[in-house]
Amino acid sequence: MILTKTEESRLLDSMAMKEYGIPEMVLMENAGSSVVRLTEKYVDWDGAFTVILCGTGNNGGDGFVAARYAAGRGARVLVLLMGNEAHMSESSKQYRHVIDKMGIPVIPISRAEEGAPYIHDADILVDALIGTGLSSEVKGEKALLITLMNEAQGIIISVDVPSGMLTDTGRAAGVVVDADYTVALGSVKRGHVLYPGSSYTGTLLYSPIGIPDEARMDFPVHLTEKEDVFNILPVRNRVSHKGKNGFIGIFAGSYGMEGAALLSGQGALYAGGGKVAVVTSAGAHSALAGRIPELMVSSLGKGPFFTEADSAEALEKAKAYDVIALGPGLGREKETGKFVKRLITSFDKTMVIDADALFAVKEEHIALDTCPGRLILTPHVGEFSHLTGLSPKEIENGRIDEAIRFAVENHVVLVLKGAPTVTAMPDGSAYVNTTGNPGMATGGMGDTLTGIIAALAGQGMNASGAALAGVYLHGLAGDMAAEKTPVGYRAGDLAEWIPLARAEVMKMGR
Ligand SMILES: NC(=O)C1=CN([C@@H]2O[C@H](COP(=O)(O)OP(=O)(O)OC[C@H]3O[C@@H](n4cnc5c(N)ncnc54)[C@H](O)[C@@H]3O)[C@@H](O)[C@H]2O)[C@@H](O)CC1
Ligand SMILES: [K+]
Repeated sequence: MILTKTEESRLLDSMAMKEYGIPEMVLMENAGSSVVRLTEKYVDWDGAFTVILCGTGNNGGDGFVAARYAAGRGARVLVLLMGNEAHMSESSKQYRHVIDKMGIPVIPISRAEEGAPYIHDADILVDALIGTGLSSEVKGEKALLITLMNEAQGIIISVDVPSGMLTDTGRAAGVVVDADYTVALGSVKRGHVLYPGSSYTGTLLYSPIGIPDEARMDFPVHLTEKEDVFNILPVRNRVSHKGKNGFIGIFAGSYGMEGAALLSGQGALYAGGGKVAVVTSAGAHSALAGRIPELMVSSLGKGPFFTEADSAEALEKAKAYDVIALGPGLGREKETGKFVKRLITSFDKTMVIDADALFAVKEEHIALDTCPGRLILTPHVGEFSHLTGLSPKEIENGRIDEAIRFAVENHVVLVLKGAPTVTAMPDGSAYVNTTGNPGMATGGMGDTLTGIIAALAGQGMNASGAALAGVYLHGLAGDMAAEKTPVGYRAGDLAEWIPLARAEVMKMGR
């Protein structure tokens, strides 16, 4: 499913009208009706005292249509209209006329206080004040109206976007409606899934409002859905053997940081890697060997961490691997950085670069775009900040665009971890992931993800597919783990849920 910026959602609407010839009133009819239809599963409209707050833009027009459908479901409907009615579009005016004819009361208000008693008593509040037409910070009476809604007890359903939310970033333009449900119209907007917009949005529902899917073909940013992952996950046939599912080499761990290597190894095993080998430094070997029977563990060199001198042997070993993962627990010694540089600039298959290897990418000035392999980088915000020189705040303000920019400039797949994780491709497209939960904000989760992505690449998925599917499965496994224990499950616990997450996705094929 596409994820749009404000200008893209406007483009989509105008394409629907101009190129496909769908009249604005038809879109508005579909929009307003779907607000009621899609929430029916969660909200009992029958008999509910429903206050619909309309602005004078087309968002308000959707509200007039919703009023009619809510009344049709047995709701006792009242519309509060704020703003200069002369500014309403012809479509909005027409639909206002319809509800007038139906006898649904419409009370024009200029001050929030006039609406207060109704808002206070409402069972359901439909927020149709401001949609994608938000122009500046919300102040004055409209801000007060929003505050009244947020303080009231009724269920809040926002039409298209919670009024006051910036659709591109999910941030509040001053005051914002704190919705229980939001029905996204025509497309899901970036702000619906970015933080803090996802919390203003509440439960996100989506209506295509009759705009044909063909019109959505060329938009670059997507929300990862189960179906996307199902479509690309390899199906294992009956005659499969371990040699067909990838030989994964994980270069990880150093003395004192052995756990990271084990967690990556576990991630790769549970994600179905055919053979998984952990290659670590001599100093870490004894702590790793034999810990997980399915994991082959070997070491390079003699020291506590990898040095440049170990790189020739590493590359020799790597010839046997279909995919390598590099980084977890390596440490940040200068010498280790040189080792990392040798590997990244020489290995010519798929490579997942994480953690301390990302640090080395910057410190050793590795020119990613000239490397022979297909590179997948998996930084969290701190690591991405170090890589790019952008501040964490700058990254959070433009997580999707910054991820895309980096992927395109460096010809890599970039997995920018966080809430939400963004997987950006070298062709300028990106997938935003919404599986996962705050219980995953613990040490070792990233190491597991690295192993998962490497294992999926080993099973024949291309770099982009392995990354976006790995991120989705990792989050889904976390969600499954969190069902019993919302906080306190470990990366190793999550790993055990990966096969079940994969099975959950594959159920789509039944
Ligand atoms: N053809 C279309 O463009 C369609 C649009 N639709 C709806 O129309 C919406 C977009 O409509 P519009 O572009 O008319 O704009 P909106 O209705 O989203 O917003 C404009 C209204 O909000 C007020 N407003 C904007 N910024 C404000 C601020 N900072 N403080 C206080 N008031 C503010 C304006 O005065 C105006 O009344 C979408 O979100 C969607 O709900 C749907 O009806 C489907 C079709
Ligand atoms: K709204």
